[in-house]
Parts: sequence; C-alpha cells; structure tokens
Amino acid sequence: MRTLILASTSSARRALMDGLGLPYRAESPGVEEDVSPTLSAREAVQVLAGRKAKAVHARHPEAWVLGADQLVEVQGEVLSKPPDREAAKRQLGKLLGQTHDICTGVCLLGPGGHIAEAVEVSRLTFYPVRDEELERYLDLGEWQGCAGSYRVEGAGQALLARLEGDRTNVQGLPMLTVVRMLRDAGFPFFERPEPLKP
Ligand SMILES: Nc1nc2c(ncn2[C@H]2C[C@H](O)[C@@H](COP(=O)(O)OP(=O)(O)OP(=O)(O)O)O2)c(=O)[nH]1
Repeated sequence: MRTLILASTSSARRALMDGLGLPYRAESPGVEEDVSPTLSAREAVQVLAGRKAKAVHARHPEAWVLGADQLVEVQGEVLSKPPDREAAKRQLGKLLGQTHDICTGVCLLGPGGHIAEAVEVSRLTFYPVRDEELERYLDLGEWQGCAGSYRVEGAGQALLARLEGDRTNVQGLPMLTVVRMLRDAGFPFFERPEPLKP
C-alpha cells in the first residue's frame, strides 16, 4: 500500500483530500515561506509548493508527498493570508468590484525521483459592495487562514459575480490537476479497505 502525505496544515486542503477518498495523512511542512519579491505569484507558488513537498519527502523518502501553495494576484499586487481583520479589510477592498487571479502551485514527489509540478489559476470577479456589507462579511471571520480573505464555498460566494476555472483551486487544491497527477503516478482509486485480520 502506498503512503501518501499531504504536506500541509490547511484544513481546507484536508477537506478536499478527504473528499477524494484516497488513504493519506497530513504533515506540517515546517518551512519558511519567504521568496524573492521579484517572483510573480505563479513563480512563487511553484517554488513554495516544491519547498513544502521536498521538506516532507526528505523525512519520508519512500512516501508520495503532495505540497501546495496559494497566492492571490490583483492588478499586479500579490496577496497572501491576512494577519488580522484590518489587513483582511484592506485585501477585500482591493478585490471588490475587480477581477483577480488565485494561483495555486502543486508538487507531487514520489520514490525514485518522481516529480510532477503544476500551477493552476482561477479568475474571480467580485461585486462592488458597500462598506457596511463588507464589515458584516468580515465579522463572519471567513478571512482567517485564507489567501485573499474570503471563502468561496462559504458566505464569501455572495461576493462572487464570476468564476473562471477550477472552483476547488480557489479552496486550496486544484483537484482536477491533483487527480491527473495521482493517476499519472499510478495511484489506484476506489480500492476496498483491506479486510481486518482475524
Ligand atoms: N476554505 C477555503 N480556504 C481558502 C480559500 N481561499 C484560500 N484558502 C486557504 C487555503 C490555504 O489554506 C490558504 C492559502 O495559504 P497557503 O497556501 O500559504 O497555505 P497554508 O499556510 O494555509 O497551509 P500550508 O502551507 O499548506 O500548510 O488559504 C477559500 O475560498 N476557501
């Protein structure tokens, strides 16, 4: 039985992997997420996804390891997870009434030097909303732990006027791409659980 490790502390990513039904476990990558400011969002998420996967794979070289990283890009500015409510208000102020890209880098490492990498971009357009509505959304706390300060599968979908691309990519893992990577690596799906030994 293959060992698959999700190199992530993200509950959103775990929820997406849980839905897939493949046996896996999660482990914190424990890496610094600083990158050169000269990198674009697409370049940065690829570098960071690889860094996270490599850190966990170095601890478990016989396992398969999936790492991911996500950033928002709006009018040339790159946004990550807001540290507090005020930062989340500033982020959403940049996104409301605008179109932005959310970029997720993924990296699958396996035994024997297997590596697969991809960057998936979804394009979202938000409604312009009044300040009092923005304050009410911020009060829900969906901004916490989310690049861009919104949850597309939560109340945040009320901000969403248009979405182009993989919706799961917005939540943290581009599942169409993740499934392709896992199939290309020969992962079996829908396996029956091994019978309990008497
Ligand atoms: N549930 C949900 N989460 C979102 C949404 N948009 C962004 N996120 C989350 C997914 C990721 O946990 C986070 C992006 O930040 P990172 O890529 O740095 O990952 P994070 O530090 O959370 O975990 P990791 O680095 O994988 O341990 O934002 C959304 O619409 N819904």
